[in-house]
Amino acid sequence: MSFGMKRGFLKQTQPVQSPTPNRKATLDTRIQFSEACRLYSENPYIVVADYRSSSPHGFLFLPSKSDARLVIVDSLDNIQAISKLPLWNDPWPSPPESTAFMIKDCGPAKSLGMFARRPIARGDLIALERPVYVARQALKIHVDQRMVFDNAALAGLSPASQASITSLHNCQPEIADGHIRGVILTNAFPANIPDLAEPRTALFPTLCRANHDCRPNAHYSFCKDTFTGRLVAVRPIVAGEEITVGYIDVAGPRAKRQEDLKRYRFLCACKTCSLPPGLAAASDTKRSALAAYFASMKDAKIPPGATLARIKELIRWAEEEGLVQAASLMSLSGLRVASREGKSEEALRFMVTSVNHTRSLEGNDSAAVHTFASKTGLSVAELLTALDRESIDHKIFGQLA
Ligand SMILES: C[S@@+](CC[C@H](N)C(=O)[O-])C[C@H]1O[C@@H](n2cnc3c(N)ncnc32)[C@H](O)[C@@H]1O
Repeated sequence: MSFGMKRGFLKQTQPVQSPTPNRKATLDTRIQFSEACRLYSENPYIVVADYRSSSPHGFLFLPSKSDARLVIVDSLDNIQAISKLPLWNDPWPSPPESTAFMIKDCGPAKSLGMFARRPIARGDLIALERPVYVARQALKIHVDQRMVFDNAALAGLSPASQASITSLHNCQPEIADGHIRGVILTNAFPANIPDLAEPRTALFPTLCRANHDCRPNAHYSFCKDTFTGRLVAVRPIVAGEEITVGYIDVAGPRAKRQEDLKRYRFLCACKTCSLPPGLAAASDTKRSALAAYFASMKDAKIPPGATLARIKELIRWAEEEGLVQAASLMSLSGLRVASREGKSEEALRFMVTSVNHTRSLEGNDSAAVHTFASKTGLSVAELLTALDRESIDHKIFGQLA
């Protein structure tokens, strides 16, 4: 069997019937059942783990080679949709071997972390990596069954891929017999695929080493076209600086952030969380105002009563707090309100701010930046220079309107 299997890697095989198809099966019986249900995937690198909510057990489709690199845990119909993505025709991306970062120990509190080896510019891609494990977040399955199922699915991976997962940090070591569940709870990043409604999570051997900061200097996103996680610098990072991401919604006051971080079992002591009382209160005021604005946006619509003056203030606050994603959303709000009010000069200003934020989040090499460049008739390098100047050049940016 070769990797030449282009589309629909899943064989149209009938699931093997359980010798004991009993919903009340014991844990041991369930393991035996999983073992009995091993089928084969035609893609030599992918373990497909189909969990049907209507069945008490999952089915594993194991690849024909011993170097399986990715487990997809999902329902059969979703797996079939994923299997139709054209990306499987391309060679498997190499693990990130970057001159930009290194993984090193950063003390007993944080354990390992990712650090810049050299200065990294805003919008630069720091790392791109294909996950080892992708799963639908909500499977209608009891937590014990889920653990058994995840363990059985991961056992189908190559030893190297298994080791890349089991060596990840586990912040919940009390889950003794379910190490993998602790690893997933500690490390899972979102891996949303726009065509499939439900959220998904992914484990990455390298990206999962990035620690949290409430003013993160990098942005993680999942690219469904390449089925890879991307880490992009949202502002310039100096050599030796730790590269961090936001695990939670960081546009909120400290107490809320600390509450949301509890599931990762650490008390955040980043610079923002360690501000002296006066500055901490000012930071909380700005972040609470941003959170309130987002909470009152329904279906990405402008909250009632939003004014350009307030939007500009919130963009300034988001930028002061280093919250690029929040600033980006606010710029889009500004663009909509200015357009609605027929204020074309203001709209253009918001658009340039928004393009600049998009470039910081998605990367200088992203599809969005290429699209902006082609619309303006500039090369990507020329567009980035124009954006760096932050001057509103009508000849350039007017084309985007
Ligand atoms: C995704 S892992 C990050 C990499 C991890 N430090 C390692 O050694 O592999 C998440 C875990 O790292 C630790 N961590 C992440 N950010 C932290 C921070 N700002 N302060 C303390 N611990 C942190 C927590 O134990 C958390 O559960």
